[in-house]
Amino acid sequence: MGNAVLSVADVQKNFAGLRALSDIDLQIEEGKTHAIIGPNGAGKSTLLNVCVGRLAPDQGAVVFHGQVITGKKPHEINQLGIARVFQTPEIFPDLTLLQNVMAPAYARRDGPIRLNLLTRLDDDKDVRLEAEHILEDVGLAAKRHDEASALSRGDKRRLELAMCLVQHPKLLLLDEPTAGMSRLDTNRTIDLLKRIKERGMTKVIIEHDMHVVFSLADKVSVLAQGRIIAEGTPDEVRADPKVQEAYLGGAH
Ligand SMILES: Nc1ncnc2c1ncn2[C@@H]1O[C@H](COP(=O)(O)OP(=O)(O)OP(=O)(O)O)[C@@H](O)[C@H]1O
Repeated sequence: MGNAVLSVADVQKNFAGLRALSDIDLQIEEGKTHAIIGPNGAGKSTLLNVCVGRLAPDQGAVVFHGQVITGKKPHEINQLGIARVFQTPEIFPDLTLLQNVMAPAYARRDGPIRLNLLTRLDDDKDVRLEAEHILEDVGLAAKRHDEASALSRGDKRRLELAMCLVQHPKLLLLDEPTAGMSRLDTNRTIDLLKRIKERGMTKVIIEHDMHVVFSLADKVSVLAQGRIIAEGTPDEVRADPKVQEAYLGGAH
């Protein structure tokens, strides 16, 4: 099995008669970047939602570092060390970028965030320095005193990534991290994700952009109609006729 950080075992999920996930078995190995690809409606987001506790599977289990997390609440799973970057960024629009990144750092240290305390804690030096460092990392240092609502879509996604990184997650789940970004921003994000990988962080990426998948992934699982139809290195998956038929051929 290798060193699985996260295992998905025999997961099934139905939505009112529609089988969104069937017989899903997945091993996410320590330190690796694992991409999940597949055509629209294949079940990728559903799978991610099952992993983070937003959806309960009808069958099967998700195990994180040897602990069954199926049935736990999203914030409990987050506290165990799984952070997720959403397709639509979940940020605090009225706060500055710095405050946005400091909030989850406080949450990690002190428990649930109390927003009304945030401005008073603004000058906690260690947290502030770390937040500044991470904003630098994602290329947003110059905008740290701007309100988050003023950011472009690409910058909002980078801010949300910073908010995840400050939690030092054991596993980072990224739902289409480059969706809606220009080619330049996409390449910057690829570089950033490569740097994170060098630090040993385990990542799962859902991605439509094959350039991103082939630049980053160690392993690729291909979902089609709720089932994993192929798995392997990017080259293996690319050469698989089943994949070409179900995904590459159909979608592009
Ligand atoms: N809450 C829901 N209620 C009913 N059906 C749902 C729900 N969420 C997803 N589905 C259906 O489940 C299937 C899988 O959807 P899902 O969003 O997981 O696919 P996806 O691979 O992430 O697609 P995309 O690439 O378009 O984001 C689709 O047929 C979708 O319509």
